[in-house]
Amino acid sequence: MFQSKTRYAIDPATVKTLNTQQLRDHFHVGGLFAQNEISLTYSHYDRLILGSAVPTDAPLILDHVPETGTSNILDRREMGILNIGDTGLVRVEGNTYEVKQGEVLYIGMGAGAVEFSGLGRFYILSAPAHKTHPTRLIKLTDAKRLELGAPETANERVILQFLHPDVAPSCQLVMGYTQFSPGSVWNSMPAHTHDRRSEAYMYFDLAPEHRIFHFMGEPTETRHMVIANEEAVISPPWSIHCGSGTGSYSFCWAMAGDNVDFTDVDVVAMENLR
Ligand SMILES: O=C[C@H](O)[C@@H](O)CC(=O)C(=O)O
Ligand SMILES: [Zn+2]
Repeated sequence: MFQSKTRYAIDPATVKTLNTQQLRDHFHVGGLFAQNEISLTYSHYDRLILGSAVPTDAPLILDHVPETGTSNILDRREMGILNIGDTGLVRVEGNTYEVKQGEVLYIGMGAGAVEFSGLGRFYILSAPAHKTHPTRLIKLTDAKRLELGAPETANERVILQFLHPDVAPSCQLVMGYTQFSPGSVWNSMPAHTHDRRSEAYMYFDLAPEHRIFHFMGEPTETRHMVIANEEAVISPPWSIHCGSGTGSYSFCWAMAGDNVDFTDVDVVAMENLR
């Protein structure tokens, strides 16, 4: 089964006026990782697509997506796929890649249909592209590690960068995931914005009874959404994006926009948050 939906971009002045459900309708992405289904959300923020593919008995094929207006989704786009399940297979351009848990497959523009099979639970990201970078499986040992935070501030974590200029070049997509030390629950605090790039977070490895309090909004107009395991949030470029869990978790982050400089962030001073 295939399903896709569109999320439009709205401005910060409108976001201030939304109630909880309206905020979720715009920025929370649930229903991911349904069995035997490819589910995509096409966001108008930097035209970032996020979604999932969970094959069961038969392979799932990702090919034409009405929202892109091209015959194949990758005609003018690139893709990053993170497997959060057991070992799965991705077949593209006649090659089959064995993608283990925690590995990322980059697929370059123009690669054509993508076939998912095996035991993978695939998280899919895609952004518009202007040239073809080689399709490549990026293993955990290839990722760049960035250790941040401290136990005293409950934010000791390692940021693993997979689609990053120093690891695997891409046109727009910058992507990886963050894992925490035991007892640390705060991501991306102190908070930041990057008005030049949009971002999406997908929270995983969270026990079913636990929740993430994800914070968004302009720094002086913050809002929160309560997020369960394997759910995602779209972060507009002008918004902070940080969160705290009632239990341990990991999250995949991905950005698209004007540059691929991970360090190009505007940190928000704590005293300016409201
Ligand atoms: O712009 C960078 C993104 O928000 C994330 O990479 C932040 C993150 O993974 C973290 O602080 O844990
Ligand atoms: Zn960010």
